[in-house]
Amino acid sequence: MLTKREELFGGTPDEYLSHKEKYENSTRKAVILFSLLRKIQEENNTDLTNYRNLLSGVLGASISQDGSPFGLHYIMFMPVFMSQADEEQQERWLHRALNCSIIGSYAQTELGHGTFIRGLETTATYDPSTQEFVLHSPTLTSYKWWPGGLGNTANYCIVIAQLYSKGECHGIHSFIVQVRDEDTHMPLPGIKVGEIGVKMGLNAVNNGFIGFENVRIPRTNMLMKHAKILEDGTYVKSKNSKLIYGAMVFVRVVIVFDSVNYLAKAITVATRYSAVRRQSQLKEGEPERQILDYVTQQDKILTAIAGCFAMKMNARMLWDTFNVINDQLHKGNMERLGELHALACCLKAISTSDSSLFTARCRVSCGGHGYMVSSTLPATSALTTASCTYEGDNTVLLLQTARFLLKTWRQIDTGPLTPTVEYLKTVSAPGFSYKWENSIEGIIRGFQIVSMKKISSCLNLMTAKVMSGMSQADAWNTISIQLVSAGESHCRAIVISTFHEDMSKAMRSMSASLAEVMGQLVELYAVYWTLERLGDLLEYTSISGADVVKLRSWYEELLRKIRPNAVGLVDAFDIIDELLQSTLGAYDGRVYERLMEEALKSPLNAEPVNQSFHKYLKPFMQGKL
Ligand SMILES: CC/C=C\C/C=C\C/C=C\C/C=C\CC/C=C/C(=O)SCCNC(=O)CCNC(=O)[C@H](O)C(C)(C)COP(=O)(O)OP(=O)(O)OC[C@H]1O[C@@H](n2cnc3c(N)ncnc32)[C@H](O)[C@@H]1OP(=O)(O)O
Ligand SMILES: Cc1cc2nc3c(=O)[nH]c(=O)nc-3n(C[C@H](O)[C@H](O)[C@H](O)COP(=O)(O)OP(=O)(O)OC[C@H]3O[C@@H](n4cnc5c(N)ncnc54)[C@H](O)[C@@H]3O)c2cc1C
Repeated sequence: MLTKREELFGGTPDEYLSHKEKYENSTRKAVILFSLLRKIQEENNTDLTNYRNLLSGVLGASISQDGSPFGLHYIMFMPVFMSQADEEQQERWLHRALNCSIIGSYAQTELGHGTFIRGLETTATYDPSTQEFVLHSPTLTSYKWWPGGLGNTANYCIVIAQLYSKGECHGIHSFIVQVRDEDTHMPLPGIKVGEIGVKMGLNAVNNGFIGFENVRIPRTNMLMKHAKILEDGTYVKSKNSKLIYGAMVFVRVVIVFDSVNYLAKAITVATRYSAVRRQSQLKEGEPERQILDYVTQQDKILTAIAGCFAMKMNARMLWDTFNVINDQLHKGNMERLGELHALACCLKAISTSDSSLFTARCRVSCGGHGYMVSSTLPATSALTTASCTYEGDNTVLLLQTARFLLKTWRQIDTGPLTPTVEYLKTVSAPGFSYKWENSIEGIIRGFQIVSMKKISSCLNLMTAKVMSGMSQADAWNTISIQLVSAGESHCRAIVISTFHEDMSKAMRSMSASLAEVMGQLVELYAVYWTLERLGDLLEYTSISGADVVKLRSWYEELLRKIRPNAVGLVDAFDIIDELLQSTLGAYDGRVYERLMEEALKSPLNAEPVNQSFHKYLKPFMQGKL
C-alpha cells in the first residue's frame, strides 16, 4: 500500500510520460492533493484573506512543475465569483466551488484577443421573452483560447462576453456557464470544447478552447454584483465599469507572491549546487574550488537571492495595499482604484520579469546539469517566462502604470497625492535639492528622481507632439518605449524603498548577526540595480564617475560578505525536496548520485539494445537502406 507521499511523488517521472499520460497523472495527483486542501478550507470561513492563504497553499503545493488542472479553479474561478457574483449567486454556486463538487475555469482570452479585452468577440445577447442570454462565438477568432483546466477538467467556466440587450452593446461582462454534464462530463449542446495542445511548459494546466453555438443560459447566470440586466432587458450600470477587471488585480497580486516562490526554488537549486560543484583551480596546485567562490558566480546568484527577499517584502506591501483599497471599494470609495491598478500592474510586470531573468541566470549558472529536466531549472524557467504573459502582458501592464503616472503628474499641483506616488511631489518641490551620495537613502532618492524626470519628460514629449499636430494616440505610441521605462523606474523606486523600509523594521527584532546579513541583502539589491541603471542615473542625477568606482567596490565587498551565508539564506526558504524536485538542489547534496539515479529511470535504459538498432541502424550501417 503506497503512502500519500509515494502516491504523490512516486511513479514514472513526468518527463517520460506522453502528453495525455501527463495530464491523467496530474489529475490523479491533483485529486489527492485537493482532497487534503478541501479539509483545510472546510475548517476555515473562506474569505479573500483566508482565501489567499489557501491559494498560496494550492500554488505552493502545485507539486508538478507543470502546474495543475485545478489551478484556475482556485486562481481565478473562485476569486472572480467572490468579487463579481451577487449574494444570491454566491449562495447558489460558491459552496459547490469551494468543496470542488464543481470545477471551474476562467474564459476571457480568445484566439484573436488577449490584451485588448474591449475587443473580445464572444457575445451574450439577452432574450427577454425567455429571460435568457444567448452565448455565441461568431468567428473562429472569437473562440476562447487558453483557459486553464478547460480542456478536459472543468465542467463550468466564467465567460467574458460582450453583453447585448435591446439592440445595444454594453461592453464586456462575466457569465457563469456550465460546459459539461455534471454526471457524464460530456460537452453540453452547442459547445465545442477541447485542449489547445503542448506548450513550452505548464503542460498539466490543461489549457483549453471553447466555442458557443447559440448556447442559452438563464439571465441569473450573469454575475450581477456590479452591473445588472433586469428581467425586461433593462441594463443597470456598475458604479465603475472597471470593477469587472477587479479579479485581474487580485490575481496580479497573487502572481507577485508566486514569482517569489518560483525564484526561491531556482536559487535554492543554483546555490546548493554551486556549493557542491567544484570546478577549476583558482591557484595552480590548489584543490578545485566550489564554483560559488567565483565572484562571477556570486554576481549571478547572490543578486537573485537579494531580489527574492526584496520581492517577497513588496508582495506583502502590495497585498496590504490591496486589502486597504479593496475595503474602500466595497464601501463605494473608488478614489484609489486607479492607484491600485497601476501598482498591481507594475509590480506584476517587474516581479515576473525579474523572476524570469534571475531564473534563467540560475539555469546557466549550473552549466550542463542545469540543462537537465531533472534539475527542475528548465521547467522553472518555462514557468517564469509564462508569468510575463498571463494575467496581462508585462509591456501592456507597464503602459497602464505609465498612464496612471502621467495622469498623476498632470494633477501634481492640485492637491495631496496617494501614498505610492507622493514621492513625486517631494522630489519636484520648489527648493528641493539633491546631491548623489553612495548610500541606501541616496540610491532611493536617485531612483525617485529618475522616475519623476522620466514621467515629466514623457508628458512634455506628448504635449509637444500633440501641439505639432500629432494625434494623442500616435504621440502615445511614438514615445511608448519611454513610457514603459518610466513605469519600470517608478516600480524600481518603490521596490527598493519598500525593501529598505520594511527590512529595517524587521531587523529591529532580529539578532545582530541576522540583521547584519539582511542589511547586506538590502544594500546588494540597491547597489546592483544602481549599476544596472547607471545610464538613467547619469542622465538625471549628479552621480559621478568617482561615485561609480566606489559603487563597484561596494558591490564586490557585499558579494564577499554574503558568500558565507548563501546556503543558509536559501535553506531558510525551507523548500522540501519533494517540492523542489531537483537532482541538483536536494538537501543532502548527493548531486551526482541523483543525476545517475534519474538517468536510469529513462525508458531508454530499460534494455541494453533498443529496437531501432535492428530496425534502422544495422541495415543502414550495412548499406542495406
Ligand atoms: C497558468 C498557470 C496556472 C497555474 C500555475 C500555478 C501558479 C501560477 C499562479 C498564478 C497564475 C495566474 C494566472 C494564470 C492564469 C491566467 C489567466 C489569465 O491570463 S486571465 C486573462 C488576463 N488578461 C489580461 O490581463 C488582459 C490585459 N488587458 C487589460 O487588462 C485591459 O485590456 C487593459 C488594461 C490593457 C486596457 O483596458 P481598457 O479598458 O482598454 O483600458 P484603457 O487603457 O482604455 O483605459 C484604462 C482605464 O481603465 C482603468 N483600468 C484598466 N484595467 C483596470 C483594472 N484591472 N482595474 C482597475 N482599473 C483598470 C485604467 O486605470 C484606466 O483608467 P483611467 O481612464 O486612466 O482613469
Ligand atoms: C500559461 C498561460 C496561461 C493562461 N491562462 C489563461 C486563462 O486561464 N484564461 C484566460 O482568459 N487567458 C489565459 N491566458 C492568456 C493570457 O491572458 C494572454 O496570453 C495575455 O493576456 C496576452 O494576450 P495575447 O496572448 O493575446 O498577446 P497579445 O496581446 O497579442 O501581445 C502580443 C504582443 O503585442 C504587444 N501588445 C499588445 N497590445 C499592445 C498595446 N496596446 N501596446 C503595446 N504593445 C501591445 C504585447 O506587448 C506583446 O509583445 C494564459 C496565457 C498563458 C501563457
